[in-house]
Amino acid sequence: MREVFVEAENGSYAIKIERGLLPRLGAELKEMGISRAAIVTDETVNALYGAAAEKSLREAGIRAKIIVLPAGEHTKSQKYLYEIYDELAAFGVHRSDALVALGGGVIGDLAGFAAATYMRGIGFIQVPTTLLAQVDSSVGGKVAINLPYAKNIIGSFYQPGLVLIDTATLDSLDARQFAAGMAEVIKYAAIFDETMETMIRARDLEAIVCRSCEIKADYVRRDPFDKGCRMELNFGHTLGHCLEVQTDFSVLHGEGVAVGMAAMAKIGENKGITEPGTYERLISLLDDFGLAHDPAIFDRETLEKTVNKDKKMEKGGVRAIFLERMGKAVAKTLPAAELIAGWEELL
Ligand SMILES: NC(=O)c1ccc[n+]([C@@H]2O[C@H](COP(=O)([O-])OP(=O)(O)OC[C@H]3O[C@@H](n4cnc5c(N)ncnc54)[C@H](O)[C@@H]3O)[C@@H](O)[C@H]2O)c1
Ligand SMILES: O=C(O)C(=O)C[C@@H](O)[C@H](O)[C@H](O)COP(=O)(O)O
Ligand SMILES: [Zn+2]
Repeated sequence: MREVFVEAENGSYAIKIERGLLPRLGAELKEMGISRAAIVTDETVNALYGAAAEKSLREAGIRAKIIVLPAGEHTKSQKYLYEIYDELAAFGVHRSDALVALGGGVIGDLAGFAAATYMRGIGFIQVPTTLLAQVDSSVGGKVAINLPYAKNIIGSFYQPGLVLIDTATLDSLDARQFAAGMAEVIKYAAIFDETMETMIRARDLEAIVCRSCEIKADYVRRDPFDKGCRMELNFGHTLGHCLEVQTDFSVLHGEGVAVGMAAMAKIGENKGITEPGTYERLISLLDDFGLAHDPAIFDRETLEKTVNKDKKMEKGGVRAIFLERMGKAVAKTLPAAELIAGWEELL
């Protein structure tokens, strides 16, 4: 088993990574002193792994209940948040009990926000089953729901007590979801560690998941509340979130991030911030996974609205994440209009 530790001022915990780890979930929770747990999952993941997760808890003597929600980004909403609260109340959950998020980033973000707010905080365990969730969303404690016009706009920072990653769950992931997860992996190569390119090209999944968790853990340790360097993890997201909203979430999060990263790399080169050649290197990686990156896809009006609602907005403009070169991010504050003008130059 590989283990990565997250040591942050708002919570420290282990990320345990191993193929075939899911059946150990119950034993891990028992060791943590948990005797009652509600599993939140979606319909697709429930059909694949719900029974195994529930069995593992019951075999460890933990009272378990499974809450099954529809799959997809629209579930990260007020409606399903309140459905979780009602189910937790009916199951008699208390602060010493736990909520287990079994699924992708949608379930992790939603269930995490429910765990952060129910009784002002109950136990929270992440069991991510998509590549995106294993390399990014299950780590770091950003939990949230969306409004139809803004991503992650209602949320909190709430670290899990444990992240349990069974890489065998990736076997059932379809090619589109796999590619969307790879977008966040390519992000780590772009902002922090260009040497990841080798493991990405080789599709060495265990290495990819482990290195991604190490990088994310390091950012979270240095800046748990997203006030400084952690914003680099948002590379490509200002524009990516625009595309998700613009398409009513039919473009996946990772797909949006891919287009956003490519656009920011090109805008950066045009502005003299980014070393020439970086854009070509980045899109060659995106192309390897069939990730689209045509900047013409953005709708100007939605772009203006979403850039102005970005959580990185501050005095003087939006804190925009550029690349200095492959493997190194740099943040620059610029007026929203300047960022949009930079995008227009790409058309
Ligand atoms: N909190 C964070 O730090 C953070 C980081 C990145 C992304 N996110 C959020 O994560 C969300 C995207 O997460 P996602 O890409 O995992 O999407 P998702 O949770 O919607 O999962 C994608 C699809 O894959 C299915 N699925 C899940 N596991 C599967 C498996 N093992 N086999 C087959 N199908 C499976 C799901 O049912 C779903 O239909 C977005 O809302 C994004 O904003 C959060
Ligand atoms: O953990 C972070 O910090 C990130 O920014 C990771 C992103 O990949 C992720 O999509 C996150 O949910 C974005 O958060 P937001 O603050 O831009 O809503
Ligand atoms: Zn993201």
